[in-house]
Order: sequence, then C-alpha cells, then structure tokens
Amino acid sequence: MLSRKDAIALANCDKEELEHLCSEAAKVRDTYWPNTLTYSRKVFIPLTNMCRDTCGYCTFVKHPDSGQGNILSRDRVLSDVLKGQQQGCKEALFSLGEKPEKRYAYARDWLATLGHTSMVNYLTEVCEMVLDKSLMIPHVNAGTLTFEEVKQLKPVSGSMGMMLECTSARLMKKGQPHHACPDKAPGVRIQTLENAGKLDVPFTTGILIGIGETWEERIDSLLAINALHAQYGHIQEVIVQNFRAKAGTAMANAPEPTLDDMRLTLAAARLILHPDISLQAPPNLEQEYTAYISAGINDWGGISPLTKDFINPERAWPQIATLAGACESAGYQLQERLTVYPKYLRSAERYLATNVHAAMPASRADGLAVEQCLSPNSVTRTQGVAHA
Ligand SMILES: O=c1nc2n(C[C@H](O)[C@H](O)[C@H](O)CO)c3cc(O)ccc3cc-2c(=O)[nH]1
Ligand SMILES: C[C@H]1O[C@@H](n2cnc3c(N)ncnc32)[C@H](O)[C@@H]1O
Ligand code: MET
Ligand code: SF4
Repeated sequence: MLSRKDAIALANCDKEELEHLCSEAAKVRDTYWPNTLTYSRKVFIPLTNMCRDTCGYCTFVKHPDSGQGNILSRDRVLSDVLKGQQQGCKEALFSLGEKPEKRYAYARDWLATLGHTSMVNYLTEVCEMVLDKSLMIPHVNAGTLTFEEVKQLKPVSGSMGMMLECTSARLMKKGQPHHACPDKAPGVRIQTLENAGKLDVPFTTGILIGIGETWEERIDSLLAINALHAQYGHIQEVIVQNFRAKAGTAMANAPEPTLDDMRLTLAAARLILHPDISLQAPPNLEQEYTAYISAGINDWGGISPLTKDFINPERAWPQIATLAGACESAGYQLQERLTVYPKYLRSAERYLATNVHAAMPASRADGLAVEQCLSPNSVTRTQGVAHA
C-alpha cells in the first residue's frame, strides 16, 4: 500500500523509481490477479449523444442545433444487440449523454415520441428489452445518477459505471474542461458512487488523466474511490484512461499524457487501491500493451468486434488475437470475462437482481463456464481468443 504522502512524492520521480514502482505494482497484480488478463466482449450502444454538459475534451456530445443530435430507437438497439450476440458478445454497454431533456426542448420532444419524459426512464425500458429479448447483459454508463435512479436501473442491468474523472473542483472554473458541466461537479459524482454503494451495485469507475489536473489531485481522486470501496465494497474495477486530444474541442491543442505518465499513474493506482479492485486501461488509446502490463493492469475493459468506441471513434479496437499475442509474450493468458466480476457473481443474492442473475451467461452455462466465472484466478479457458 502507498500512503498519500508517498504517492504525492512520486510526482517528480526519475526513470529508476518509475521502474521500481511498476515492478511493485506488478507484484500486487500477480498475487491478486495472477496469470490472466481479461476483457469483456461488448456492443457499444450510444443511446443518446445529446447531453446537458459540454466537457472540454468530448466529441461524443452533439448539440441539437447541429442536426446530429439523436436518440436511438428500440429497434436499432435490439438489432445491434442481436448482431453482437451472434458474434459472441455478452455485454451491452449503454453509454450516453446526461439528462439532455433538462436542457433541450428537442430532446424532450423526441423522448415524448418514445413515450418518456426522461432519458433514464427510456434507458430503463431498453435495458429491460435487452434482458427480455437477448442473451446480453446491460452495463449502464449514464453519468451521474440519483439514489432512486440507481434503484430503478438495478433490476435491469448487471453492473453500472461512471468515471469519477477527477475530484478537483478547480476543473469546474472558467477556462477549465468541466466549466458549466453540472454533472462533473465532484460532489455529485461522489454522491453517485455512494448511491451505488448503498444499493450494492457492482460498479466501474475511474479517472481521466491529462485534463489539467495536478498529480496531487489525481492521487486524491484515487484515494476517494478507495475510501468509497472501503465503506461499501462495490467498486469492481477502476479505469485509468488517458485523455486524447480531439479536433474541434476546447482541448484540441492540449498535451496528451505521455506513456511514462500513464505507467506511473497505473502503478500508483495499483498500490493505492484495494487489491481486489480490478485495474483497467483501454487498449485502443495507446498501443504499448507490454508497457501497461508491466505497470500492473489486469484488465483491458470492453472490446467490440462490432461497434466502434463512440467516445474515441478515431481509435480502433485492437484485434483480439493481436492483444492475446501481446499478453502471451508477457506471460499472461487473455481471458474473456463478463461485465460483472466473479466476486460479485459469487454474492449474487446481494449484488444482482434475481432476474438479472438468471440471465447471466454463467447461470445458463451457455457462455462462459460456471467455474470460470466463479474463480477468476484458476482459469484456463480461451474461448474469447478462439472466437476472434
Ligand atoms: O468503449 C469504451 N468503454 C468504456 N467503458 C466500458 C468498459 O470498456 C467495459 O464495458 C467495462 O469494463 C465493463 O466491465 C466504460 C464503462 C464505465 O462504466 C465507465 C466508463 C467507461 C469508459 C469507456 C470508454 O471510454 N470507451
Ligand atoms: C466515458 C468516458 O470517456 C472519457 N472521455 C471522454 N472524452 C475523452 C477523450 N477525449 N479522451 C479520453 N477519454 C475521454 C470520460 O472519462 C468519460 O467519462
Ligand atoms: C459519453 S461520456 C460517458 C457517460 C457520461 N456522459 C459521463 O461523462 O460520465
Ligand atoms: S463526457 Fe459525458 S458528460 Fe461530458 S459532454 Fe461528453 S457525454 Fe456529456
């Protein structure tokens, strides 16, 4: 474990200290997450690209006036989900803009044609449809959620997530990326993590690095996540995501984090977070797989054979076979996992609604083997790789 003081002192560490820290982090990973690196085979469903926020790094969001704002129909969602299912996907990742109806009449009118007054209610309905009409399990990444909203979504999803991004309120000031983004206020994000904790929802969160935060603010964000996990035990994974500059955004010319910065942050995260929290880094925002593995990650997150990463559309997913090769060269097997981690499946009565648990591929034994889902550390199967 790394104390706050020691973690903050790493800000100016040299190459030798970086390598030492990475090897310490890799040791923790090898103790708690040995032999395998995992990924979730998914379909990405951008249910709406309209959002009441305008983060300075985001190209996903579209203003109604641009003529590109949309809400996906039920038919479109079901057709993508069924296509993904045919290709062996198990996760339907709903990632969407936040509460556009609170800002745009255009979004309210569109929702009204679908019979809804809020995006979260429409989301709830389509998640239920996915559970009813497919074998896929919804993972909800809809930004901030109230206690009631988390409660409403739990019976229709396996897991939920929301990137904490950063606990720095400074990033809300004028000229900063979260200026005028009510859903990026640190207090509301923390409250969402807390709501999910109280309701026993297996939860994915993480930090976005390189958006103007200081090293100390980054460490404090990781400590905040760890404190919530210590209290509720619901944080299944933490994503360390590197900011990528995109043309047409306020941060188009901002510097991107270097590979060493990413490795230092990953290693620090591995040594700060409780070891039972999975550490994830996306494989499409950087191709230095071995460098990430050496810094202590055990998971690559979602990879889709069907849909692009709509948040980083210019960044193609790696071929699963290529990623598997890189993992094998480093001494690990690439392994498919479900959106819900084994620890939470083992306590399904607490963490999953009964109908969702019944729908899990493991309980039907038609997807991943039951033993595999229940015992991540003793896995030998490579179905995900063979599929590729
Ligand atoms: O394709 C993506 N998947 C993202 N995912 C999904 C992730 O790749 C996997 O679906 C999870 O690992 C499932 O456990 C997120 C999930 C969250 O709950 C919160 C944030 C993210 C961020 C991304 C993202 O930027 N791109
Ligand atoms: C789903 C998550 O995607 C991340 N996200 C949004 N825009 C970018 C970008 N330009 N680069 C990297 N990650 C980004 C945010 O962390 C959001 O919460
Ligand atoms: C498309 S970004 C992901 C979901 C949400 N809008 C957030 O920023 O957390
Ligand atoms: S990152 Fe999420 S909250 Fe921010 S503008 Fe994009 S869609 Fe909206």
